[in-house]
Amino acid sequence: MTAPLRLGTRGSALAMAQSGQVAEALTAATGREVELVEVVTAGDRSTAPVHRLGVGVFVSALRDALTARTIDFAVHSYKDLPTAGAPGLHIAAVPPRQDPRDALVAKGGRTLAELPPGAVVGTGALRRIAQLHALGMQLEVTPIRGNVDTRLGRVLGPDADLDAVVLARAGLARLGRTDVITETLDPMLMLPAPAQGALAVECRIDDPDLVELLAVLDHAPSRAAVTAERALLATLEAGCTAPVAAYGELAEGEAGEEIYLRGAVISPDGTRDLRLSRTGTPADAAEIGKALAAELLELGADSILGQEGHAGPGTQQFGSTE
Ligand SMILES: NCc1[nH]cc(CCC(=O)O)c1CC(=O)O
Repeated sequence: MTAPLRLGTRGSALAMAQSGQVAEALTAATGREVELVEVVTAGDRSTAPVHRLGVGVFVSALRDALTARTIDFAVHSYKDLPTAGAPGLHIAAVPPRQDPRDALVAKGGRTLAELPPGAVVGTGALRRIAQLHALGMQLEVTPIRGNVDTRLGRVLGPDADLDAVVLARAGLARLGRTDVITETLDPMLMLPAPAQGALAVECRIDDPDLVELLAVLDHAPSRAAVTAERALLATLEAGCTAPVAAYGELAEGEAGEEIYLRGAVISPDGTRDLRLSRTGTPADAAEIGKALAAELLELGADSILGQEGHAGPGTQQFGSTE
């Protein structure tokens, strides 16, 4: 009898849900049993702003466990992965991506357009803060952190103190909580984070049998989209806490399958808002992302990214929770 594969996971409801879903898919496809092994990360232990903890706080303990061979593979929210790869480790699969858009959960069933001037909206991500300010609606954006239930409680709970929160639709979908969404935000208004809604299934390179086994979970279109978005992020030399958004969509074009990549760099106060797009073939996904980043840099994206910590009036200084 073969021993069950050990899948390392954070203990949050979201991490457990997505790890459980990957475990089930793997067992269904291969017949191999999977056992969940909980790993506590620095990001779970601390309530400090994520930018103080550093990039990859939710990831490094899982990667350490992989390297130490106490687990066989790990499932990460792809958008939380630093753009630099980890030595000896390999992303063996990108499963079919969830809807990457952001979602609004507002009191009284309101949509974004229905929020009055001065409405208090909670989100910790600079990318979301910047795009909310860019709408020019006089929204008051306030930092929040914590798991999905904590964030929802700030709007829906008995002690609700916010008019709305913005969070990833994918997270709510994985927890079966899309019922609370009052608007799924159009990417024209709120371009998602690079790789939002996608998972990364990671294992050791020196485990070739597992690399091959996990490949059944890979979804080529999702991988292409994420590759383009992450190449843009890496070329901007921005991390997962920067005010950078990217969204690659695959569609059937005149010359076959095409990827349409949109990218944005927005100052935290919303006054500078660079948005561009580019089209190409999925095989060139990384090049499309790099080229789009180069165009954004030519327009001054680096000066926006450089002033990230010096947010303008109406914007508190804190890190993102992308
Ligand atoms: N660290 C935040 C984070 N990382 C992954 C998700 C869930 C969505 C996804 O998989 O992209 C979330 C929550 C959120 O942004 O609201």
